[in-house]
Amino acid sequence: FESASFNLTGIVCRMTKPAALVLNQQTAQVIQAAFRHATYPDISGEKSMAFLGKVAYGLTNIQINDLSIENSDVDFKEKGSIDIAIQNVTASFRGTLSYGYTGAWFVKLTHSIDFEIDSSIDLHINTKLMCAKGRVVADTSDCYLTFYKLTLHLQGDKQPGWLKQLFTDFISFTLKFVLKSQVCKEINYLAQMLSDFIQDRAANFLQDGPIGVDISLASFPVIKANYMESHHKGLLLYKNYSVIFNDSMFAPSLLSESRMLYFWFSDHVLNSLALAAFLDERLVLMITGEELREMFEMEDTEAYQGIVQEIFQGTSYEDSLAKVWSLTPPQITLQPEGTIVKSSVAVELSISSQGAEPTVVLYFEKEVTVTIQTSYVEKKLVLHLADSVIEPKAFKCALYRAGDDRSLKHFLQKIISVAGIPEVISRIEPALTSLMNSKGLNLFEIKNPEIITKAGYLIIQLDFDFPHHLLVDFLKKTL
Ligand SMILES: CCc1cc(Oc2ccnc(N(Cc3cccc(OC(F)(F)C(F)F)c3)C[C@@H](O)C(F)(F)F)n2)ccc1Cl
Repeated sequence: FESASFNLTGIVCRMTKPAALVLNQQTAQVIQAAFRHATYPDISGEKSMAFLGKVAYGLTNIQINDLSIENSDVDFKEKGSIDIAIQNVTASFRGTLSYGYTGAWFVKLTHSIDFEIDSSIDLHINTKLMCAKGRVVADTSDCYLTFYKLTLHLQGDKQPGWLKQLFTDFISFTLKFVLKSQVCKEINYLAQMLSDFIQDRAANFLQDGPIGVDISLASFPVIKANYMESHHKGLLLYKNYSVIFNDSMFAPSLLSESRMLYFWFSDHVLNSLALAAFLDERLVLMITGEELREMFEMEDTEAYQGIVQEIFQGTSYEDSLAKVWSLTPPQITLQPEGTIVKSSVAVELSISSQGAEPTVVLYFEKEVTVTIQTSYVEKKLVLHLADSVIEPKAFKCALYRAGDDRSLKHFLQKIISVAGIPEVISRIEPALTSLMNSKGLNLFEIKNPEIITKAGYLIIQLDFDFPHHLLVDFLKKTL
């Protein structure tokens, strides 16, 4: 990884202990899936017994029959592991036990009977978060089972006593080994699928068409006593553009530990997304004549009706159309007051009378700087305009009036701040909300999300209820 001084972290995700406890409610489901999905290979062997000569035996067609899990605990260890303890897994297995004497006279007497094995097990999985190819990898190799009970029940009751003995002191040893290796292998497989699933969902979450965010890891995941966190590059993925920044100012102290989930974003990330939106020609807005009428007829613009009539040269609104677009990529800076977006914007008003070619009657450019406060209420993104500054730039007008007409300038200033900017914001809000909902955000039970802006970065902190669909999706996909 890059040396500590040159860290490339654009996004940090922190999951605290309370979040792990909520996710832990699903551990039982995942462990049950592991036991059920594991395959139990046949066990065979032979043992020379006193007086009986060699006895061969085999446990075949071992299936899990019944399974229950009492509870599980999760704990973050400073040494860097997530210790999951699952108490009192009671599992019963069924299968066929066949055994025979291969005595001196080579007569193979073989019997096979159905058996059932009752077990009660404690499971410990000390998961480490590793990093491989820039992705979080869950290493669950430190996985062990403690058997509190392992009893064999044989079909019928006319079985030789020595068989029980053989099972107790030998077969059970092999069985424990097989169960441990199969269950832990299955858990490792599920852990890997779960972390792949999360990364893929996360990458998809931060992707829209050709625009994406590289969430590969910028450094190893960190596990402390009360949280675990991942550091992601957050670099822009857009065609062959690469936006590099190297002065990320993340520090663990920037995030607290009271909420379940934290996402820290450097303003570089927002800036590069704004650049991509500009390059992808998304920062263009058409305003129809009808919408213009509403904007022009707002109470504050009453006084300018004369000018409005002149601009529209008496044609009706329907035949007019305004086009608003960014001339340069918006510059986004994050401050405690909010998200400050500075962009030079062009506005072109055209009129087409009686189906003739539209003619541009008005064109002007403005340097617009807005301060936006963002919130997420009732599964909708809300952008609140806290402040706006409008600096005139170019100006062209087809009217006979000279361009320096004071009242026209004043009118434009007014119409932009009273109606223009709110109109643009009222289009961006639903667009972003529907983008996030298309990624399934509205399916998450998010509680009291807070979006906090500070100098140079943004923090989203929230609590959540477990998104059941996520686990069901995951298990359906995986098993
Ligand atoms: C969408 C959230 C997000 C995930 C990122 O990528 C990863 C990759 C691997 N693990 C994580 N973790 C964070 C996280 C938190 C909550 C949900 C989540 O998954 C998902 F909701 F996105 C997906 F399931 F849909 C991922 C976990 C990592 O922080 C930890 F905790 F393991 F260290 N994030 C990077 C940025 C962003 Cl904004």
